[in-house]
Amino acid sequence: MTKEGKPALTVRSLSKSFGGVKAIDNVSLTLDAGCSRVLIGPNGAGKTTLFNLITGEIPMDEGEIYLFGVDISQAKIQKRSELGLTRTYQISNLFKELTVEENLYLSLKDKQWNSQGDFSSLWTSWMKSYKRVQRIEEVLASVGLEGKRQTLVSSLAHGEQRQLELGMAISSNPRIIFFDEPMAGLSPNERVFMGKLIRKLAAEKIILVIEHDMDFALSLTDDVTVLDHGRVIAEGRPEEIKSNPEVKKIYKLG
Ligand SMILES: Nc1ncnc2c1ncn2[C@@H]1O[C@H](COP(=O)(O)OP(=O)(O)OP(=O)(O)O)[C@@H](O)[C@H]1O
Repeated sequence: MTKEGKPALTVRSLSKSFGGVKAIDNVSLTLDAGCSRVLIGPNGAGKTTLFNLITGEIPMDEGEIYLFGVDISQAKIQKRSELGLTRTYQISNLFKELTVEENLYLSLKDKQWNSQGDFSSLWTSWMKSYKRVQRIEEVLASVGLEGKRQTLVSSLAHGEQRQLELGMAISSNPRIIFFDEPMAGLSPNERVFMGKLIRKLAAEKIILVIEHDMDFALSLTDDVTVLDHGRVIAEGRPEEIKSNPEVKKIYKLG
């Protein structure tokens, strides 16, 4: 529960079809404050669709979604992010020909960015700019990219690009972060580093992670949800999930 006494996220009886395919079928899910969760399931199970529905990138057919007690079922993406929800993507959303700093700068949203020209607004604008630079430095340090401020994103290693994506996701100081396959395409060393970053974040924020690597997924949190064919087929602690007959069948576990 949050300070307000409400779960951080409540999803109730959510459904979404694409043509004849029921991608999400009557899914319910709760995320309490301080409790992160991992979402696993085979290809096409509906994991990314569930993320897209909660973040508001696609409209739901049926169901209800509450963020910190606020009904966001029909809310725009912007409203959901103002309430503290952010996400990373499977496919990179970085501007490769810009520097690390420029990418972060763009991710720090500020609607009052343009100054009106008088002294007080120039001062306000300067202060905002100063704070933004400070924030950029904090974020770079927290994702292990100190010293890379001026580097072009195209010159970063793949793992560093994923670290930057994580930095962009946390730059606005969100309360809930969704990670869509954060380990995809990383080398063994990069995986170790990313694992540490995500575990550290899980101690500070509420996180929901889609992950294909079963061992890593189950090492991340104590709460696991398994999706298959758009439905929740199992929910519980890692050891319960590993011994669940349906999960064992899907993952061909001995
Ligand atoms: N925009 C779309 N149009 C049509 N069908 C879609 C669309 N998005 C997803 N689907 C279908 O919905 C189902 C769930 O897809 P989704 O991408 O959510 O699964 P997933 O669990 O994230 O899979 P993966 O692990 O491969 O990323 C699949 O059958 C997929 O083909």
